[in-house]
Amino acid sequence: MTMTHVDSALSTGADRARLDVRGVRKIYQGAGRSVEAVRDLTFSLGGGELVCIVGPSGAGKTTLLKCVAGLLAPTSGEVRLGDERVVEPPPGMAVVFQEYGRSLFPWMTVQGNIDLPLKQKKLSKGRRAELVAQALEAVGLTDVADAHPWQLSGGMQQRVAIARAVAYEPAVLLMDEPFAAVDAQTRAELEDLTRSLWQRLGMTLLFVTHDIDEAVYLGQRVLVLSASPTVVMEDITVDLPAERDQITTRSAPRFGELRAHVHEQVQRAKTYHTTTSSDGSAAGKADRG
Ligand SMILES: Nc1ncnc2c1ncn2[C@@H]1O[C@H](COP(=O)(O)OP(=O)(O)OP(=O)(O)O)[C@@H](O)[C@H]1O
Repeated sequence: MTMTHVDSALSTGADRARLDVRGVRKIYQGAGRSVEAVRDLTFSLGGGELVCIVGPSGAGKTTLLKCVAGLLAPTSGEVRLGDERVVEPPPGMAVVFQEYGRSLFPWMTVQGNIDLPLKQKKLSKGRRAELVAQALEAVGLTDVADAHPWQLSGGMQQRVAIARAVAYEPAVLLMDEPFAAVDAQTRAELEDLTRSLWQRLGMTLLFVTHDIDEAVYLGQRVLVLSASPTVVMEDITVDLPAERDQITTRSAPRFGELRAHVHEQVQRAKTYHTTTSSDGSAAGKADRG
């Protein structure tokens, strides 16, 4: 009896964090010309899954993420979070962008920045203070709570952006090339921080990167996008152990195989062309040679 109750409570939580992208197409209309950035994207993330997206430059990764975040309306198709269609930024979602410098308010302290979305969520002062303190501790920035973002290094600023996202307790976290602008050492630290926060908090995580190693290291699955106009070319399961670390995981033979496979697919993606059939669905073929 109790078991059934617990099971159904768990499945409800996971269902609410399920993300479905169905037939998303995005055409940008400009003065006298239109650009079809995304042709036909369909994929799902189960509640609590960590999926990475890679693809050639200009494949429409940022466009896709903006559609998922409800910041951009798809031309056709839809994005669903749980049972709800996403038509504006949903309350259960948080986004971390690449440009940490621009995403934090310079006139607010570190804790002020993390607190801001919590105020909008109308949480009590006590609960907000608790969440801010927990998030700062999780990213190792308790000591700089009263500093301003411009007093911190790039890597620290990106930690603040991550703390702000996790303090919000999102059901879904979207990250768009979040570590592209930091040095290699900081990047490795932030990758591990992301995986440990994901394991601890259990949110659904969609992570866009152009770095194949990063995608394989972080993801449970890697989606490879074709060149624009974009479709999902391959959905690869990363069958590496859940406990990962920079040295052991990256030197495992299986990591090397997966990395080589994704690399090959990304190369193929550059010459993968889609043709639209009469029923509007997309079919793809890769150039030979
Ligand atoms: N606002 C816009 N108006 C018109 N075209 C756009 C706009 N934003 C993006 N595009 C075009 O849509 C395509 C996909 O762009 P997008 O930024 O989504 O790709 P991306 O995969 O994130 O690229 P990168 O890996 O280089 O960051 C590109 O051809 C781009 O020029």
